[in-house]
Amino acid sequence: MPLLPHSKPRVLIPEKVSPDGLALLKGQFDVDEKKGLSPEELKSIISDYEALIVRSETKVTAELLEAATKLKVVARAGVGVDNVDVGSATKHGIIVVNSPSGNINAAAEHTIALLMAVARNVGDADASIKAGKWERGRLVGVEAKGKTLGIIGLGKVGLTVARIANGLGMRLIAYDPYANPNLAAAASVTLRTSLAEILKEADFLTLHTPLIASTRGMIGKAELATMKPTARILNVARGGMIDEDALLEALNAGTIGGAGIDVFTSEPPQPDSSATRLIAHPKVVATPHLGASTREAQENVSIDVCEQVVSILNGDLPRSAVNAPIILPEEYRTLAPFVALVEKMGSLYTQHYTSKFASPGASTKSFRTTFDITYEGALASLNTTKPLFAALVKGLLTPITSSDGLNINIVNAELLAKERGILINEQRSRENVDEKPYSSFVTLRARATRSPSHQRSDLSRSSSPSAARTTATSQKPAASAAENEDQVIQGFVSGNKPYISRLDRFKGEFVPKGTLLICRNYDSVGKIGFVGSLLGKAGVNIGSMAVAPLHEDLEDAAGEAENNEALMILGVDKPVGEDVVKGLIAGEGVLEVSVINF
Ligand SMILES: NC(=O)C1=CN([C@@H]2O[C@H](COP(=O)(O)OP(=O)(O)OC[C@H]3O[C@@H](n4cnc5c(N)ncnc54)[C@H](O)[C@@H]3O)[C@@H](O)[C@H]2O)C=CC1
Ligand SMILES: O=C(O)C(=O)COP(=O)(O)O
Repeated sequence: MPLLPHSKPRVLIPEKVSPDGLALLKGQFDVDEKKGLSPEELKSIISDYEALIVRSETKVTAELLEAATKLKVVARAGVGVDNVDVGSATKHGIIVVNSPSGNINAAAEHTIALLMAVARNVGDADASIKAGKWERGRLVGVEAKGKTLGIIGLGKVGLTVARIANGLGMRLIAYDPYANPNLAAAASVTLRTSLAEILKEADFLTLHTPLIASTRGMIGKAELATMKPTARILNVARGGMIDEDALLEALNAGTIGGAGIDVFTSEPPQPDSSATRLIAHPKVVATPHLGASTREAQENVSIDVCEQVVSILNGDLPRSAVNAPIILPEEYRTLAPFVALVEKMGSLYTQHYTSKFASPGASTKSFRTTFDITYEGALASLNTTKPLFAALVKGLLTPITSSDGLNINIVNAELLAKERGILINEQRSRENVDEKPYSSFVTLRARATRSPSHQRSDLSRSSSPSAARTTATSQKPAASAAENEDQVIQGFVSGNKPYISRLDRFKGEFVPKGTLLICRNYDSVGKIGFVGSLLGKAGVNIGSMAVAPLHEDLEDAAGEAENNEALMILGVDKPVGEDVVKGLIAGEGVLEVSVINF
């Protein structure tokens, strides 16, 4: 049967992910659950997909991402992203999201389960009784109460383990150079400044750091040698942090008392490896990476990442991007409409200043590369403006680059701006905007420069030719006063809708939506009729119209002729051809026209 073409974005799920979240995807997207794919099979189909949802088994390598030409998001239905090449994803503009807290409780409870199992020889006793033995004398354990639990990594799982262990009456010490001391104190944990102190004091040692360069192999032969011979070690974090050979040796030599292990250097462990010998060891309680495997945790992580996949594929911001700062939910609500505004301001800037047609002799302005963006009012107190920065880069570059080749987002915006020689200074101003019908507004200012040839060389670095760029480069540089003026666009959001309130020297409100025809003309009788009749003849309907006179602050500075200028902003129902635009500027009084598509 021939395959039907896919009109909906496609999501690939090569692992077992709970159906609770997948239900959010089905309907909106084509969801393919394909378990058991080999790395080669995965690579051969990945270019068909916009989203990939994985757990810990799928290795999302640089090679796979290279082949993933349409991929927008890798969603990790869990915490650890050590199976994802995040650096490579960033380079490709692919957002990596995870579920930072959906399975924390499950992992912490599993740690405690292993702690108790190791303390009371549950694994060994279970095997013994199943073999028909009754070994009460050999299987005497120890209590957790009163023992010292050494925690390496006092993050979300580490703190949850600490709170439960506190209830068991354990003494809690931790090593985590980046831990929050207030959270540690509130969980009755004493922070130590070195790993060595923890190793020396711990009756039970538990690891809860990510697997990164500084934690790989952090517990090796030398470290084990400093621990009490009765100490028991727990690892529900990642294989690779404990040297499996060294641990096996220490258990055999009786210099370590026991171990509870959920994670291994290679999963599943290679036959005949140290990991398989550890698993078989009577002093070890082992589980096959079950830390997150509870119904509740799987439901949580599935819903968490699927919601983020929906957001990203619909062009919204994710909640927990790994390769970008996390945005707090309340900030997210504030930011979302401004993200739309700022992107439109960037896009308006580029289109207005590069696709302009001017009457002979009229001064024109070209694209610049140094911008100041000022967030005023409530926006000034945001923790992060990164999404706004990314939206600006996206708005500025999308009209002058091939849209399918460039995926600009919060992950790669800074890098892409730098590559194109664009410098953006973000500023905040707490100026009182109480008297205005909105609480925040944004000003984009392209700094004046006397070096137009330099700007054009930056523009020509964009990756594909486009109509806008051709127009800009074909215009003669106008060494006029215009080059010495800042180019300004201002906007605000009202009722979640973006508005532009100033464009260049002109002040007037309009909605940046659809196709706009922006005419700079002498503010004299008959202009509207002239433009309207020309458009009518070309079969173009005008849906909206706004007039923006010269900004009052600039009236004094303007010459008499300029004082008489205004902008006419027309919302039209179809693209306006170059012949129509040329007809407009050939007529009297229309000095400049730009066609903007949002
Ligand atoms: N076995 C399983 O199924 C599960 C395993 N995990 C793993 O548990 C680990 C911890 O997860 P979370 O608590 O959510 O992470 P987290 O990011 O909240 O906490 C990690 C902590 O480690 C600390 N840290 C980083 N480098 C360190 C170093 N060199 N020395 C000491 N501390 C260091 C950090 O400051 C941070 O406080 C991760 O590896 C994660 O993948 C998480 C969930 C389930
Ligand atoms: O969330 C984590 O870091 C985990 O280790 C859980 O892994 P899993 O999703 O069960 O393959």
